[in-house]
Amino acid sequence: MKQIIAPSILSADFANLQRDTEMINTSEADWFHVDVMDGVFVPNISFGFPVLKAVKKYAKKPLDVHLMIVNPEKYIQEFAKEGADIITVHYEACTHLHRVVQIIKDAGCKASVALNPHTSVSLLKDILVDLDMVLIMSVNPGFGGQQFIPQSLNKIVELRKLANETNPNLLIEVDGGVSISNIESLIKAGANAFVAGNAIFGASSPTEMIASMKNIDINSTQI
Ligand SMILES: O=C(CO)[C@H](O)[C@H](O)COP(=O)(O)O
Repeated sequence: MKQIIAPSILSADFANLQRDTEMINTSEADWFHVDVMDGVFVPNISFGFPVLKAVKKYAKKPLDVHLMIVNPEKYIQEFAKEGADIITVHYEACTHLHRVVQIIKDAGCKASVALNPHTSVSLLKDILVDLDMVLIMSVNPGFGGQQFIPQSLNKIVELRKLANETNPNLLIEVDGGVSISNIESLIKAGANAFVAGNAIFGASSPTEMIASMKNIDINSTQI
């Protein structure tokens, strides 16, 4: 299976959101990545239900909704109702993570958990079997355009090993500082889904950048 590419609409032009949504529709991208920030869990506020609803109206691909918010369980049903297909909550924001994961599944969405750069993947061992995806934050969450934290690579390797034991179909998504220069090493480490904001929306041709990321074949490159 080729890697999943999820352009982050946080880096889109909000004054031309319909245009950027159509760009993603016609590109080789697989999902829309939608970053919801509350100004409490992260030091930034992005957008909420009205923007999600607007994107859903035109999006022809699944919406991968990343909740960087406290008390995510309060809003999961509403996000599902407004069109989320995959919902990611943060390990660091959930006291009763197992319960929150069940709420996501009961709402009809794929369930995913994100780990901040300082959070060990080993903490997910007992819940991995219940998850569709784990999102490895490779920057501190809150802003697009930051530099990839190199230690994230070891976390991907460790998580893939752990997943092979209990949930071999687990998707491992990487978010933050992903670009055409590091995606190959991330695939080799075991990740198979990639969020990219700046690398795509800052490219001279976003569709060509998406195609380049999508079509990297690690078997045809020298190790
Ligand atoms: O979750 C995020 C920020 O918290 C963004 O999705 C992420 O940073 C993507 O942006 P970029 O590819 O420009 O780093």
